Amino acid sequence: MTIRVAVLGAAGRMGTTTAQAVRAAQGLELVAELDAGDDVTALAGVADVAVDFTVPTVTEGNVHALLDSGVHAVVGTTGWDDAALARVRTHLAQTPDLGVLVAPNFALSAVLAMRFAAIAAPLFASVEVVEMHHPRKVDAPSGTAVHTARGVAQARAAAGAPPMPDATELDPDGARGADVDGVHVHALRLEGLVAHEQVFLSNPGELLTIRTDSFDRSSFMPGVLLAIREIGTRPGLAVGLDAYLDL
Ligand SMILES: NC(=O)C1=CN([C@@H]2O[C@H](COP(=O)(O)OP(=O)(O)OC[C@H]3O[C@@H](n4cnc5c(N)ncnc54)[C@H](OP(=O)(O)O)[C@@H]3O)[C@@H](O)[C@H]2O)C=CC1
Ligand SMILES: O=C(O)C1=N[C@H](C(=O)O)C[C@H](O)C1
Repeated sequence: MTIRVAVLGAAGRMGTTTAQAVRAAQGLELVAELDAGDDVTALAGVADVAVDFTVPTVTEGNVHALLDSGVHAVVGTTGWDDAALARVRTHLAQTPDLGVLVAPNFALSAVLAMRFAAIAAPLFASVEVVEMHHPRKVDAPSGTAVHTARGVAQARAAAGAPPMPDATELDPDGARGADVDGVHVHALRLEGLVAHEQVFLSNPGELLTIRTDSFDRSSFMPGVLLAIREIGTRPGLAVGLDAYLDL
């Protein structure tokens, strides 16, 4: 059966790439390309799945409108916090057949980097995350870096790992970066880059570096297409593409 797909944020960098990928994919039909100012509820009865690559300020509202319209939501837009996810979970209780996937990164290399970092985190004294992106990105730190740091913090807490050593007392300009659940995250914005992340894990005398690079937005498309194909069989809320990969 053909899956009818709508793209939100269709005029943007990811929306354009996603629309092209959907057009070229077997078993998918691109039925709508919406951007700022368009009415999401017009998708009721028109689309089975909508892919949201918009902006952090509007993505949650889009998801609620999609659920009200009977449309599954594959969300790549960043900016989601626990409270927003909880509101979506509550909404989904009224629409039990629908699925929402919020995935901070659809690239397989990034999904695996996040998983590897969580596995390694309890075994090292220090862990810090550095993300590097193109300078047109509006949010910092990246959604991927936040998700990575949370995964690291959860794994360390579950293993009873001690606090990381850090003697910093004086940092008036925030040189130590953002503190995400106790993990320091640093954001670089550099012309010519797309999306890159390094996780540094160290012990006395050793350093492990886990690195993921998206050189091109095509890197996100296999994950996006997988999510579109799977979401109809996975009702409820999932956070992170790894939930669909059975990792
Ligand atoms: N999960 C993943 O794998 C990835 C996630 N991302 C994330 O995806 C998001 C989009 O990134 P990117 O494509 O680079 O950003 P862009 O700024 O290129 O695209 C965003 C698009 O959304 C449009 N838009 C704004 N408001 C609405 C609205 N209410 N309804 C529909 N469309 C709207 C914008 O229009 P206008 O310009 O007129 O405001 C713009 O065309 C970001 O949050 C980014 O971090 C990016 C890459 C991979
Ligand atoms: O804005 C981007 O470009 C990206 N955004 C996502 C993020 O914030 O993690 C995913 C990827 O890093 C590209």
